[in-house]
Amino acid sequence: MSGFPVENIRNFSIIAHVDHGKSTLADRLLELTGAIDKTKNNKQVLDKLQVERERGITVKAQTASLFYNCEGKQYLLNLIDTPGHVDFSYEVSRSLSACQGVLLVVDANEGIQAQTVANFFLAFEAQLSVIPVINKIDLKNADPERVEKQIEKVFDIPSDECIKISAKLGTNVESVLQAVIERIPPPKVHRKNPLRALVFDSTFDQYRGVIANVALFDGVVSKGDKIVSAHTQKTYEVNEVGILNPNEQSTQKLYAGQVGYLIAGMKDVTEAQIGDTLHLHKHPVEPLPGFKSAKPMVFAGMYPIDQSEYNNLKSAIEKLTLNDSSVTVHRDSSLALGAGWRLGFLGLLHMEVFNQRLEQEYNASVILTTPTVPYKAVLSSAKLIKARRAVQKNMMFIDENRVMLKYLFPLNEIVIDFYDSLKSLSSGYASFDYEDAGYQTAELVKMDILLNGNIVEELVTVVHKDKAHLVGKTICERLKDSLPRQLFEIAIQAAIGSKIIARETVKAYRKNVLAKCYGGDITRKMKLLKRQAEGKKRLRKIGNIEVPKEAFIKVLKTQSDK
Ligand SMILES: Nc1nc2c(ncn2[C@@H]2O[C@H](COP(=O)(O)OP(=O)(O)OP(=O)(O)O)[C@@H](O)[C@H]2O)c(=O)[nH]1
Repeated sequence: MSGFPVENIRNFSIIAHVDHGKSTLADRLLELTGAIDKTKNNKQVLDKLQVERERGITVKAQTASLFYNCEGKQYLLNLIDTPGHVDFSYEVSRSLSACQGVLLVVDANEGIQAQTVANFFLAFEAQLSVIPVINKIDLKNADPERVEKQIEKVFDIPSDECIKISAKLGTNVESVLQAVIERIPPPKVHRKNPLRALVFDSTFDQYRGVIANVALFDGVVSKGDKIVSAHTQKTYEVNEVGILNPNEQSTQKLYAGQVGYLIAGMKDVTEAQIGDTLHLHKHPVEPLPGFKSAKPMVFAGMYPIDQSEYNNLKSAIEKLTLNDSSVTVHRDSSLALGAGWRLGFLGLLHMEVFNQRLEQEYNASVILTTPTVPYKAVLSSAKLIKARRAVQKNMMFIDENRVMLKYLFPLNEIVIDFYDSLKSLSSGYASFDYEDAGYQTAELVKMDILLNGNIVEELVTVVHKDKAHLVGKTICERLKDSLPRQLFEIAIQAAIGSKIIARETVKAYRKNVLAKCYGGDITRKMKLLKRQAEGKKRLRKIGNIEVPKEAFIKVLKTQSDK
């Protein structure tokens, strides 16, 4: 690694609105630089998580070190692929701290979208060089000239700086690498100073402990060095250092300006937290500023389905939050659900992805309670907006077809399904992003949901006074649809204090699992009864009413439909 002087290193990130082609461009860059073989099967190579492959979106930033020869000089290009969805912008801002420049990818058909603007400003504020890349020029409806004009107007970047490519076909991708070398400056670092390494990402490996992704701002780190975590003040010996190419490749040493991974026998997830600074034992240094902690926007309670799983779930949450440090965790307990946690997420997709990762990567199954928000604000468009108590702040025409609207919103009006409604009202053309605008006073009430007079803790919500009736009615209807009939009648009620504002009734019924089982085979009957008993474990008793987990989920997901 010493063969790469600082002036031959470029650290850059790819940022874009969701689906504009970051991961596809990353695949082509990996191929061009020989990091992966050129085959038709390279699809989003850096999206390694199962949840990313299933959903086709990036949720986790990934690093790859690429070697590239240009005019006789060998360059080391460290590429960080970042997520596009608004819920994961914390990943983007962290990744940018290890970079000097970005490729801002814009779809040649869709043009500038909300997340393009938000990500541009993250890069701009971090004073990074921005290379605009107009992607998907192969599409029939592509209009790169229009997008160039948008970029000039909104970001003040001359249109001749835009590079037009098709990441899918590989058209003109080589000139992106040329631009990275020409337009992004090498990192400003000092190799002669003592080691100062920023932990910008971290994962937990069952066998090797914590694997920290580091960016070296000063000095050198070698296998065998004694290093200290500025955060915990604990000392470790470096077992392994290396680069990600994109798989781990150990290298004995890493030098200032380089980005790679480091393993130092940290066995506990509280070690090597994201944002930590590592330095040599014999040369303490001033820690790097680290990262602003993420501001959670959506809160939900999380409980093990079975309390005996508490410790396993605790350890799974700890390991996953090491990798996703934007989730906040506080212990909590509920009369109904036992011991659990109150988790803070950056949005609903983030919450779903976290839940899915817990299930897929740690085999955990959990109950999530109604998501709530710490009342804040947002931006976007039209009729939809009035119904959601929004106040317009700003309007700017991006070109003759596109307008950027800024609104102040109560956060709880948009966290759940605003995005979907916006997409369907605009036939998919509108896009949306938000940032926190502080707390505002509002007329809110606490609404209880009761089953035969017993409050269902999980469904207690805070709603705006004017919407209480509608929300209460929806929840009652949803519950009615998803509650299995029981031997007695069930009254489902929504109440504010002692005032009932909505009611539904589930009629009595008895489910006889043996109904279709004529005649004798006792083992078959036992099997059916056993399965019924197992099913009941997934039920939660409220008063004498059994509520299946699915009923909660159904209500949680639909509560803000109104
Ligand atoms: N026609 C065409 N399609 C492309 C091109 N580049 C990407 N795509 C397609 O656009 C879709 C999204 O591409 P991705 O690379 O996953 O987009 P992304 O920006 O990484 O998306 P997130 O990671 O979810 O933010 C995929 O179906 C790609 O095959 C291109 O140059 N031309």
